[in-house]
Amino acid sequence: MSTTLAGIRVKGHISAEFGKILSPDALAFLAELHRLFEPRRRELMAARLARQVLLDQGVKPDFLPTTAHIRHGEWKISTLPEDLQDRRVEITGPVERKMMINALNSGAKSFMADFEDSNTPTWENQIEGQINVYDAYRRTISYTSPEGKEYALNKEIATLLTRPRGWHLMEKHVEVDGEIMSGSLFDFGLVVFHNLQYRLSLGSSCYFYLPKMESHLEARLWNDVFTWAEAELKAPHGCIKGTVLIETILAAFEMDEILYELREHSAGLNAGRWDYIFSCIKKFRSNDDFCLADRGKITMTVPFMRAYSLLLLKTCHQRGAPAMGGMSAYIPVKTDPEANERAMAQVRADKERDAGDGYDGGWVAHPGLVPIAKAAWDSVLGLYPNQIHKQRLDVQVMASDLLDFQPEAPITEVGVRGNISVGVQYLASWLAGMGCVPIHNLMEDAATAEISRSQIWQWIRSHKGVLDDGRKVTRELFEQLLAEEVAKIEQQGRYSATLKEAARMFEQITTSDDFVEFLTLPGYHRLA
Ligand SMILES: CC(=O)SCCNC(=O)CCNC(=O)[C@H](O)C(C)(C)COP(=O)(O)OP(=O)(O)OC[C@H]1O[C@@H](n2cnc3c(N)ncnc32)[C@H](O)[C@@H]1OP(=O)(O)O
Ligand SMILES: O=CC(=O)O
Ligand SMILES: [Mg+2]
Repeated sequence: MSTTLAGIRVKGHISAEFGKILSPDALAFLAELHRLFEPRRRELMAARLARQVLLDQGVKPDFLPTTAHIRHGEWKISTLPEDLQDRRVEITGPVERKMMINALNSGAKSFMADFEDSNTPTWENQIEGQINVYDAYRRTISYTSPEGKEYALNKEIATLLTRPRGWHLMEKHVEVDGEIMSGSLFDFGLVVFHNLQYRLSLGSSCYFYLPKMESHLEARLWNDVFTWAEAELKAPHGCIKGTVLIETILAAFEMDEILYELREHSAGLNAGRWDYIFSCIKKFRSNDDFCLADRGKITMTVPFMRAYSLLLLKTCHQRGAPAMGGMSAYIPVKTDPEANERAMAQVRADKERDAGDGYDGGWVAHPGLVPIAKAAWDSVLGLYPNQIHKQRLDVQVMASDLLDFQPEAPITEVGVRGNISVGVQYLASWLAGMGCVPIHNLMEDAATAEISRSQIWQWIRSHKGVLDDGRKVTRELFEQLLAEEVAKIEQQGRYSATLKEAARMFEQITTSDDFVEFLTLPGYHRLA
């Protein structure tokens, strides 16, 4: 069943259960959000394209002269609510029912339920995710697995945050006045409409992660959306909080400004490393001098990543805001104890570096990693819930440090093959409705897969895209390795239903002269 109501048309099916989320009042709220904010969202998306034209012409990003007064001014974000003071371990995962229960029970202080990087935005995933969030907030969420295992919440659970889709994504199943609705406004709108008053009655609120922004004007739009929603739902101004992912190179130049725009609604910043690397490749793809080595070589300690990470930390603490670390892609390896030990050592080193630098907490991909991250922060926090008091005035980061893109080598055949294998397998999984998967013992999601496919696109086109054995990365070489890698995946019998479609899509976006802005955009057209 679908429905049309006062200008809003829902094209996705509405079962009795879905109908509770897509109630007439909720739809009216969504329609209002769309009418008020969609024109600005579109302007901001057009501004992204205009900025890309300048980048393509070689205009380098820099800190904005027009907002120097914000960077040099004395101000802080509003006081954080009690349940966001201590976020030493934050687990993340898709809005799938069993995983949400496991994450809430994991021993992490907070849990980000993800409608974005780790989630395929099928209609079912989005609405079932909303049902799961609704039930999790009310502690009524439970689940019985096909094997009969029962899942329910512990007494002590993590504080729930949700991540709506980024500003570039749409919800094609909902139209308002004949226009497709923004995925961000749809996800956010349903969460606050159903849960804000309820959370306030318990002394808490609705908390969000805000992804993939490219400027403080995009943060201003979120701030205005929060302010409007609070007024409309008769909630106190400032009760909704958002943590912004700094995961684009352009946002790295506007961290202060982003915190400032959201200062009454801010819960800090997070170093979203995977999309950040992707964004660097995407934004400088046409720059002759830009080239990055194999994906595995782009770690948090290479110059441009280190500069970004320290600038985020310094900026947050100066403004009284939490600085949240991002995610290591290493996950437990069940089948190989030695590989498992190596993976755990990687996660430990990652968390110890962030905790030692002064970060207030960090993300983990899996419940098995919670004790490792917890130990790293327990050892630096003492009796404090966070380290916001720790000022990093010693950190001096210039524009040139953020743009110091090293290392450029090596680029290897193994690296090209790895990118192809990951990209194709991830797309096959995504098209089958699973937005996060282990591949070659690493967590792969939309952000990590974006790096894989954009690296090959760029290596083919850059004069620096040369393998360590002297061969140029060319379209022909890519086609040959693609065929070989797809044959390997086929032999393993994985993703049989979607593999061909994924391989076709991977080939198209890699060989297309126009750079595809996000692989989830053509992907979304292909989703049923
Ligand atoms: C770039 C970014 O945006 S990072 C943020 C987005 N990415 C994420 O959030 C990563 C989330 N992580 C995951 O989805 C998973 O950990 C994966 C896909 C990487 C690995 O999943 P699996 O192979 O199923 O892991 P595994 O088999 O070891 O899981 C063991 C148990 O832990 C659970 N589990 C694993 N990861 C999570 C998680 N993140 N949250 C909750 N539960 C989890 C599994 O559901 C399973 O539960 P069960 O024993 O009750 O059946
Ligand atoms: O969302 C997080 C990232 O690393 O990307
Ligand atoms: Mg991301």
